[in-house]
Amino acid sequence: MTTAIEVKGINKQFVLRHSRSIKEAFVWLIKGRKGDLSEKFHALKGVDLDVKQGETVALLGFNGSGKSTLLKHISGVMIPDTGTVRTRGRVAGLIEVGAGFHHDLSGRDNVYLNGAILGMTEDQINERFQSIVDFAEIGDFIDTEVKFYSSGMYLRLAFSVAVHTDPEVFLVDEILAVGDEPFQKKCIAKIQELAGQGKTLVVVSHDLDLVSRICGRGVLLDHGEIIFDGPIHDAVAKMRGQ
Ligand SMILES: Nc1ncnc2c1ncn2[C@@H]1O[C@H](COP(=O)(O)OP(=O)(O)OP(=O)(O)O)[C@@H](O)[C@H]1O
Repeated sequence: MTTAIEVKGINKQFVLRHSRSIKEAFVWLIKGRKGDLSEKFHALKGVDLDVKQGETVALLGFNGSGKSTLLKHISGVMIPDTGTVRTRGRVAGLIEVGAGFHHDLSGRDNVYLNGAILGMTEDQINERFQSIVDFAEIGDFIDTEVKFYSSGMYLRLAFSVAVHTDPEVFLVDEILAVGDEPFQKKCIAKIQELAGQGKTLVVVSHDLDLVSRICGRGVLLDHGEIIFDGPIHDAVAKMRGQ
C-alpha cells in the first residue's frame, strides 16, 4: 500500500519564556553566554508515524500531549526542529477555524482566496461555487465580510471549501466542536464519505465515541511521545484507562 504521510523522528521545541530579569541576563553574560537564556518546552519528542493511503487515523491524548502540534507538522504549517515530514497528494486541513480567511473580504471572495490557497483553479472554484455555498448553508451571508461571521459560520464555510478541493489527505482538528449538531452530523457524514472513497484521514478529537465511528486506527500521544498505535477500539480503551 502507498504511504500517504511519513513522519520520521520529528522533534519540536517551543520557547516558553523569552524575557529574563536584568540580573539573570547579566549573570548569563559574565558567565560567557553559556547555555540558553530562554526556557524551552519539548512538545514533540522523536515522533515517527507512517500512514498508508486510505487509512483513517485519530490522534488521541490528554490536553497538551502534542496532538495539534503533530497535525500542524503534517499540514506543513509548522516545521520540525529535526526530522522530516512527507505527504503524498493534495492535503487539505481544517486546523484552526478561519485560518486562511481574510477578515475584510466577503465570504464569496474568501472562497476564491481559500480555494486558490488549497490548490483549486479559478474555473474549478467557479464550477463548485454553488455547491460550496449550498453545503455551508450560509445563504445571503456569502456576500457579507467574514469578520461579521459567527465561529460556526466560519467553520461551515471553511469546511465546505476544504472538502470541495477533493483532497487526498484530509486533516481535521477539534474544530467540529463549534458547529451546531445538524452541521456536525453533516460534516461527519462527509468525512465518512471521504473515508469510503479511500481518502486518507487524520483527526484530532477528544470525542472518543465520534472517533470510534469514523477512524480505524488510534495513535495515543503522551507528553510529546507516541505511547500506543493500533486499532481504534484498543486506543480508546487505553484512553479511558480500561
Ligand atoms: N506556539 C507555541 N508556543 C509555545 N508552546 C506551544 C505552542 N504550541 C503548542 N505549545 C505547547 O505544546 C504543547 C502541546 O500542544 P498541543 O496544542 O499540540 O496539544 P494538544 O494535545 O493538541 O492539546 P489539547 O488537547 O489541549 O488541544 C502544549 O503544552 C502547548 O502549550
